Amino acid sequence: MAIILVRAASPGLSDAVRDIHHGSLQCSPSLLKRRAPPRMLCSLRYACLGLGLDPPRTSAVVSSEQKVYDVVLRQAALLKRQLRTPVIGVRPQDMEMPRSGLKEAYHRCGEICEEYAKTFYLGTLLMTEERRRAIWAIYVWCRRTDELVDGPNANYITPTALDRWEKRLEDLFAGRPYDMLDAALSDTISRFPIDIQPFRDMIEGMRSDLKKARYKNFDELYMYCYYVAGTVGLMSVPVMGIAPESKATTESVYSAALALGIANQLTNILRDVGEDARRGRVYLPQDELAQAGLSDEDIFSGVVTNRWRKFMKQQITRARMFFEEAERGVTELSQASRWPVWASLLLYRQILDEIEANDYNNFTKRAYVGKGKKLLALPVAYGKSLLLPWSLRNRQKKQGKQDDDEVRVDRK
Ligand SMILES: CC(C)=CCC/C(C)=C/CC/C(C)=C/CC/C(C)=C/[C@@H]1[C@@H](COP(=O)(O)OP(=O)(O)O)[C@]1(C)CC/C=C(\C)CC/C=C(\C)CCC=C(C)C
Ligand SMILES: [Mn+2]
Repeated sequence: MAIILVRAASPGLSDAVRDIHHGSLQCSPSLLKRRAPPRMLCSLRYACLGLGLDPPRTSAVVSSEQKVYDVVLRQAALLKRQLRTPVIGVRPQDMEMPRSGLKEAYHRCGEICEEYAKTFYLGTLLMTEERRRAIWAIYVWCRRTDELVDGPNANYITPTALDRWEKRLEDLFAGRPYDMLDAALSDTISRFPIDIQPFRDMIEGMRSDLKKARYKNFDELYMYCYYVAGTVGLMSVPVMGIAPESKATTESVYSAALALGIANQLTNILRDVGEDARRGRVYLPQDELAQAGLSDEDIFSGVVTNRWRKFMKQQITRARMFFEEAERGVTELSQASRWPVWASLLLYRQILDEIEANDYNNFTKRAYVGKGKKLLALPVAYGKSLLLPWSLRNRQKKQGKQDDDEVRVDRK
């Protein structure tokens, strides 16, 4: 069944699936999941949803997913290399900021983080001090970047202003921070093997926000989600650290981090449909809207119909698939980093439940996770953070199980 759906939804994909299974398309979805390289997973799931949507084009043009996966591979290679060799770059002592100033700078980053994202801030308190401060510094840079296009001065932001922001980014990576908040990030990148690429890509996402208000298909939307949110995952992994006992590949952890960013952004988009529409923006794939018999006008008029409910159910299912993909990766992070990540995953995912609870009225009702549920997520996240890395839990039984699957496949 899954294979038929894969074939129908993406011819390019089914070729790849065939390669994976040595020329045979007769294999179970669970086997596919385990054999497919991480870059295939979202597409496979996407395809297996059986939404009857236009396929992401994988053969003629390089898909967004493939482009982003190339970034993942580069980041993972960098992390592996830099963990083995000392980081060559700016050392704290070479920076223009005095050490006492740095302490204050990090403190301010913590305050901003607490002000904008309280629950997440609470989650970071369990991390080691160095990691927590680094995550705050990254958070603040991301928040400021977003504020450029979404904040009170957004109307005055031009591509040139974003070019200047990028120049500032390059300067802080070279140890020449412009202000105290940049100095905190400058210090962070001197302590952790963080690459500039995801930061540049986030600015690129903001650039695209200035000029683009529609997305033809999921491929285009995926790229946007990578730029503005997947990048956060890639920036964070070198700070969060991978558990020393983890047997997962660095690439798979990065892929999970990317998936979490994408899942969060898709959720953001689904929550904010009405709000975005009032700003003339529709972040939903146009081809999927059309296939559902919907248009921009339906979104602007904001009436919840059965068509809309059906469409939203599909979109929510897809966002949940990305959350699911992220889950395994969280268990591979270093123990103290897992709690805040679990907390943010559980909280964000609950927004999808709230959209359902609002009977899919995301035009005029904001899906909101109440204080009680937010507080409850913290101990649940803590409990999950104590679990062994997934790669260890399944290690011993893996070989035997794989053999079982082979037998099942052969019998089909
Ligand atoms: C292996 C594994 C799973 C590792 C974890 C990797 C990890 C920490 C991933 C984090 C993913 C994450 C929190 C992504 C942020 C997604 C997001 C909400 C992006 C928003 C973009 C713009 O959207 P929009 O303008 O439509 O939305 P608003 O209306 O403005 O809300 C952002 C606002 C971009 C800016 C992002 C931030 C300010 C968040 C940055 C967060 C961190 C650096 C901390 C990440 C760490 C944890 C523990 C979650
Ligand atoms: Mn924003």
